[in-house]
Amino acid sequence: MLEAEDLHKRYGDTIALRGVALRVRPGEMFGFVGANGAGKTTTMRIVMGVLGPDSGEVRWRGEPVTAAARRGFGYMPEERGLYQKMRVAEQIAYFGRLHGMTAAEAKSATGALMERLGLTERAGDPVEALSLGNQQRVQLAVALVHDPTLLVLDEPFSGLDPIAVDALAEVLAERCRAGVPVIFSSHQLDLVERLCDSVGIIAAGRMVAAGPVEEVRAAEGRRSLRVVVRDPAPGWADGLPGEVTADGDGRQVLRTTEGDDQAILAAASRAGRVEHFGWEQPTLTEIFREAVA
Ligand SMILES: Nc1ncnc2c1ncn2[C@@H]1O[C@H](COP(=O)(O)OP(=O)(O)OP(=O)(O)O)[C@@H](O)[C@H]1O
Repeated sequence: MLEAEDLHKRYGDTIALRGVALRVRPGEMFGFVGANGAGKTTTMRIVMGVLGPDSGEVRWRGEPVTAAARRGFGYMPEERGLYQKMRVAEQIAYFGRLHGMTAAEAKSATGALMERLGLTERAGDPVEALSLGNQQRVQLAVALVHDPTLLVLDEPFSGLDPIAVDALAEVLAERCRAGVPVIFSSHQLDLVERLCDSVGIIAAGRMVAAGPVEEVRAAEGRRSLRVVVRDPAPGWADGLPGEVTADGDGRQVLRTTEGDDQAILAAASRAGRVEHFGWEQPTLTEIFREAVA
């Protein structure tokens, strides 16, 4: 298990972290979300030992993190660090060697990862000849090559096409199933909601919500009723509570946190074909908007 307690960090006059705590269990995928400048990168750098906290502590398997433990971690930093002139396969294997793999182990792990991440055809190309998305795949391979005990990834999904997103999600899920804790930051909240077991929302250097995704959504205690009506008569929702939006495809969506749901259903049925009707937990996006507002 990875734990961080009460992390504080300032850069000159800027207070980046004001007591951040997080806990990621073996086999748990943790999505780290927050507005630009909220403190995600700073927290991940501290976990990786790239940066020291002013106060607070990071523990791995119950102990302060040692250099040897860190060598087992896999990290994808925000400032992507690849050797532009080095060939793809050589580069991935090189990082495997840095993490203590033998040449044969590094070569075999490199081949398998290139296959998984769709890089095999580019194995002999220098990194600089690759598109940004493909460079990103190489960066991921570099973080994964030594079969890390913990994965810390700073916005690993940004800039990837949907096929690469799926390939990466599958690789991360597989690592999780093998018992590895995985932390990644992302601004793609739908992706976090889909992939993660737990989530931490950070705002201005403080963790404002953290825990299993379903608990974070339920903790809001703020369900809303969502009603989708196809081709309703104009003005059908006059007098009903909530807001109505059109989806541009003939559907109108009413969302409300109050009112008599049966009366609303009756009005919607009179107006058109009701395609959806139900009380729902707020989405992560809604919680996030409120938390950082
Ligand atoms: N090296 C630095 N020197 C000075 N201030 C810094 C430095 N690194 C980060 N900061 C400041 O610390 C705060 C937290 O930044 P951090 O990069 O951790 O946020 P973030 O959540 O990762 O943001 P983003 O989503 O934009 O990557 C910001 O106010 C940022 O400007």
